[in-house]
Amino acid sequence: MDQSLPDSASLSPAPALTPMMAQYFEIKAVNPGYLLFYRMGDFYELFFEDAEIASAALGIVLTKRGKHLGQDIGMCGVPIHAANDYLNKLVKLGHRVAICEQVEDPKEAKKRGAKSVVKRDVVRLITAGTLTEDDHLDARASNFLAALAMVRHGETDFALAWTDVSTGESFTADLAADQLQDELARIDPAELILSEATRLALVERHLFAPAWLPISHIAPAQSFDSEAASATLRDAFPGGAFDPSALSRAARSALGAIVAYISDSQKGVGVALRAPVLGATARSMAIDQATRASLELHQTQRGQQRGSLRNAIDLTVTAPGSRLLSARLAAPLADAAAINERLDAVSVLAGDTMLNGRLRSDLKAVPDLARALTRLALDRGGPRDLAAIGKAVSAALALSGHFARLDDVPTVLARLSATLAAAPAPLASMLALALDDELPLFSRDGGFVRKGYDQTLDDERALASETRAVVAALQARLIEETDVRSLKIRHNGVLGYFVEVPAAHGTRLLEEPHRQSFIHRQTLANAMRFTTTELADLEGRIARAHEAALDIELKIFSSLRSEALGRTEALRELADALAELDVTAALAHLAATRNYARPEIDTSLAFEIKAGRHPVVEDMVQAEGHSFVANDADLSGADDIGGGRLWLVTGPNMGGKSTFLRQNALIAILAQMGSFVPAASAHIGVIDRVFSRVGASDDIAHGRSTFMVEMVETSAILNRATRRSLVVLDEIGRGTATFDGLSIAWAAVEALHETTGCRALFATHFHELTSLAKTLSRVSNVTMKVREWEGEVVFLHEVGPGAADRSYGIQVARLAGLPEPVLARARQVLDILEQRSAGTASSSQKASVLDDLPLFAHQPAAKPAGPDPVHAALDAVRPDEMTPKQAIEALYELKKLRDDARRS
Ligand SMILES: Nc1ncnc2c1ncn2[C@@H]1O[C@H](COP(=O)(O)OP(=O)(O)OP(=O)(O)O)[C@@H](O)[C@H]1O
Repeated sequence: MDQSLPDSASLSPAPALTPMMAQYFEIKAVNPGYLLFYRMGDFYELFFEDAEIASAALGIVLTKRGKHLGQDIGMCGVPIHAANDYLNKLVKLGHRVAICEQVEDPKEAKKRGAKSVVKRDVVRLITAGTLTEDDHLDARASNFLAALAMVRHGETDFALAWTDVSTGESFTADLAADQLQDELARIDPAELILSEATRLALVERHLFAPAWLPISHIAPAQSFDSEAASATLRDAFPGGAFDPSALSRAARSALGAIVAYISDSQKGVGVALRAPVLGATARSMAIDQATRASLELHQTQRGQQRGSLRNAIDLTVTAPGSRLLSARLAAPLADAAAINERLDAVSVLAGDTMLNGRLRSDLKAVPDLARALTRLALDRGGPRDLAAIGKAVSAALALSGHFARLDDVPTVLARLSATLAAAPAPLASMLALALDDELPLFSRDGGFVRKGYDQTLDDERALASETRAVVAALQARLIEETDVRSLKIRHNGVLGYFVEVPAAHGTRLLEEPHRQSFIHRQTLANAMRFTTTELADLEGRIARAHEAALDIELKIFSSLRSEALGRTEALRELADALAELDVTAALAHLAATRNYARPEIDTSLAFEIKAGRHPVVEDMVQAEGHSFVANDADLSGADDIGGGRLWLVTGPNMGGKSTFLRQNALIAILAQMGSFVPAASAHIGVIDRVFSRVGASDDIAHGRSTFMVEMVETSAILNRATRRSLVVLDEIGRGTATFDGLSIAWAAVEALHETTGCRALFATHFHELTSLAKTLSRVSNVTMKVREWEGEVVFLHEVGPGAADRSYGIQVARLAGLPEPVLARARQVLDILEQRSAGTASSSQKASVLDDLPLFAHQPAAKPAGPDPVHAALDAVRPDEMTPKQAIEALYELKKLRDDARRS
């Protein structure tokens, strides 16, 4: 406990600052924007506004501790042992926390005078982007910290750098202004740092996305200085791991800012980053933010994991594997050769289910090597992290043995197997020898070195346990001497070792001859506690033996840690290989168990899917006991005919248009991330960008109507799609007056066909558009088939050639439960409108529509569904059990209910 703390009396009243408050303010001033966790004994205390914020956020009591400038000082605290949970909660809520520890022994402070304050300092800043502990992180998700830099006169305007501090992975990308939002949506950082100047410039150019606001942190301009960054980066990546001059000025500035931010937050411990992957986005298939959302790649539009593509295809068995799968899904490849390399590996494992089963079952036991290694590098790791490294290495060696049975090993698997086989076996043996089976979380707790590993340690431990035997002997002797049979020698944190006797015998020890040797310490309700000189002596010996043993253990820990860190690069490569093997094996398992086919990927403009299925809807439809109807799509084109084909998809509401559109975009993404696809076959010429607008929604929060959102997104597509792109558009133009909407949709189809020449699917309820197939050579009409049966519509979910002549909106409205009078009236209006547009309505019919329309509002409302109260009451009547009086009353009650029902 911090002895030097002033008590509340010395804090109040406060004409001048107490030394402690002065220290608090000093530390608080250099850490603006952080909640200060101020260490006091076994608690972290928060004061003033910090206390108010934390108590509200954590639901803990806000108390007072003295006064400052006449005002109460608000205070709340969290106990050290539970601090992690509270920190986690605060960081998740977007708060930033500075951990301020006592950095000297309180005894030292006392030497400077009774009133002096223990030295304290901030040892770590905890923010959403700099977390490393397992309890703060989602094991199956990356946690990125990103920095955005802008150079005004550079070759590129903007650059992003991002890193997962928990694994050390880092990346940079030079970007044009219009790529920023999409790229940040892809990376999905937990925290984004930028300078105030950059923020203002972005806001001015309407480039600052509202979603960035809660994750943004404004860093001082000098941390983005690209000149200073060179030196910072050379320090952060020593040994020529990478050359900062390979980066553009903006990228250097962004990465420099990240390194500066991390090293500030870790307070000089180091940054432990891997050499960055440069230009990380250039080689991948571009998927913009709206497409990502509309295709529900990582989460559904409602923000849930269930129902997303990732959720449907993630069969990985390790957390790093799951993170890699997610990264691949976020950035599929755009290079046919690289995609085929991945597919070759998946194909071999999918074809050898026995081998794949073994790999997957062995992989299950592989720990999160990358995160364990980073914690050790940041001096935050414990014995379990060391054990994780040993376990991962041994598992890798065992896994590499499985490949021996393959005759023809594809490139990716050969590379993985070589990396696994090169895992540092001696390190694993050393760790296995040194570390016990049951391990504490922290090295400071001791007891993690295996017996037999170090002779001196064993000797000290023997001494410690021997003293335990001595304690037992002493207890026996004291019982003899005092004749108190129930005398016990016990231990607790406050008194240390003490003698305890039942209260009834206590007085005996306070009297001669015992009072000479027994020193009274405590009286409890049922017991009395004493110490003896001999016991105090023994206590010292035990403590020293423990201390000596712990000392040796800590030395062993530190040397094992150095051994492991000495192999950082090899271990990181190993971690990558294990994650990649998990992803490959998971995709192979997916292919084998869900009837997926290997796509044929080349550089043509092909897009031919046979019997394609929607990976998520298929699962849902099957779960409901139905079967999913597979559909073909052929958008294949060629340069000499002007590009790819465009299918105009018409059909009834609920007919399956959106599903069909989405499934084709998803098949393209799956194929290019290196996965097999839900289809009988697929031939795809590499796609550079996928655009999907299916089911636009309001963006009222940002002041944009449905129609405005739709137009902004459509214009992005028309401006950015290339001949290599795949465009999937649903019901463009539906959010405005019919003729405006139709004209816009018409012009968009023409532009996609004539100017862009991309492969496209275009679903519409404007049946007039289908006439475009006559004039535009690469446009074809397809429709979702339906069958009408006894006035009901049956959806077949089958795509066939041709155009729908109607939308069956009214039938769908009936399915949705629209009241029958409204449906009847709608049918009547539809008839007249259809006759009118066909020119067959008589003038009297037209007039009658107009005359009748106001009546629409007076149509009687349908009776609310639900039990009739009169019937319900009648059902409740039990005539055999009623007295005559009760029967009369029931009769009146029934009549009353009938009258009430008539009135309503
Ligand atoms: N190929 C299919 N096989 C089986 N069921 C399907 C298929 N396609 C769609 N469905 C079912 O039909 C439902 C409606 O599909 P979808 O939303 O794609 O229709 P839609 O034509 O786009 O409708 P709307 O025009 O009203 O938006 C799906 O939720 C699914 O249950």
